Amino acid sequence: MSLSEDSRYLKGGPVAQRIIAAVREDAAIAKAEGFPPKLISITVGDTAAVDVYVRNQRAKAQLAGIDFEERRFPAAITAGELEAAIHGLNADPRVTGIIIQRPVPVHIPIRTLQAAVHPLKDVEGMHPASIGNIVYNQLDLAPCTAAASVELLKETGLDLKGLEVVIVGHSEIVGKPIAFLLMSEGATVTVCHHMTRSVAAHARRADALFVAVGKPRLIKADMVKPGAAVIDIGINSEIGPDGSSRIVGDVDTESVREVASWITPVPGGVGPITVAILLRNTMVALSRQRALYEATYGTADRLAAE
Ligand SMILES: Nc1nc(=O)c2c([nH]1)NC[C@@H]1CN(c3ccc(C(=O)N[C@@H](CCC(=O)O)C(=O)O)cc3)C=[N+]21
Repeated sequence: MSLSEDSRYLKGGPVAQRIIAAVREDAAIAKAEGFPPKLISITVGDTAAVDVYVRNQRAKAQLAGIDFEERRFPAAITAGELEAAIHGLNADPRVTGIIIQRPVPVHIPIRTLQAAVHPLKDVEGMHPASIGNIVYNQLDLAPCTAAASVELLKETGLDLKGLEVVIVGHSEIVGKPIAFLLMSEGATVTVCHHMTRSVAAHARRADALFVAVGKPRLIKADMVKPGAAVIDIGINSEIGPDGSSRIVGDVDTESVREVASWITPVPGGVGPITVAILLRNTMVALSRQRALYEATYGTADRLAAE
């Protein structure tokens, strides 16, 4: 059996397709009702690190029937100018969602930008108010990569209640939100990070192991409990033996697949679902905006105004 056909491989493609098909239906209805969804991507400075992500966003948005527009800003822009641009997008009724691609240049405080996005347009779920909702178990608009990782775990059919989960990496955009999402689902969650004394000792206890640190092959077979599900969120660019560059995750897939019951490939695992969730979040944002709009003006008034 070839590696890619191995049933242990938890692939993201089918899950992403399912989500995108549902988004496509939603988007068509919204459009027919006069609310076409539109997603704006903001990149600042050197975009090499996000090019793949943005390219996939554009392609999948088109597939789903969501308008997609890229705004590229030069690295020399000030935080104030960017905030002003974001406020303009907040005020534009044609714009449904805004995603600020990371990283941004060091002189731009990313948190200030995220807080500038109106919570109703925050399709990444990174505004403090959005993150707060996760703590309150309101999970329908969560940070995309975190939500995608949890979707993949659910594909295993494992019962999340009481599941021993270990997350390696505590970033605000991935590790921390995964911890909150899984706590809401009833899992017992341990979060490891760069000050953890023995990542291996924790990892070996996990029924489900999430890894998001950006270190190729950090997780080896002897750090994984036999039968565990391993969700690899790392995206690292590596020069292969033949000199060509390729993407690898944070897990030593070849050895870990011998002990794990499920393992997510990179590429082809979490990545495609991340894009699908971003589009789904755009539809969630749109429905919240519509609810507010209709509560304020009423449907009839809107139609009359057109
Ligand atoms: N604000 C922000 N949020 C992010 O979530 C974020 C970000 N900034 N900056 C960059 C990283 C990276 N990232 C990826 C998501 C999907 C793929 C993806 O679709 N990957 C395909 C690759 C397919 C191909 O190579 O074409 C796969 O894994 O199969 C890649 C990378 C999100 N990130």
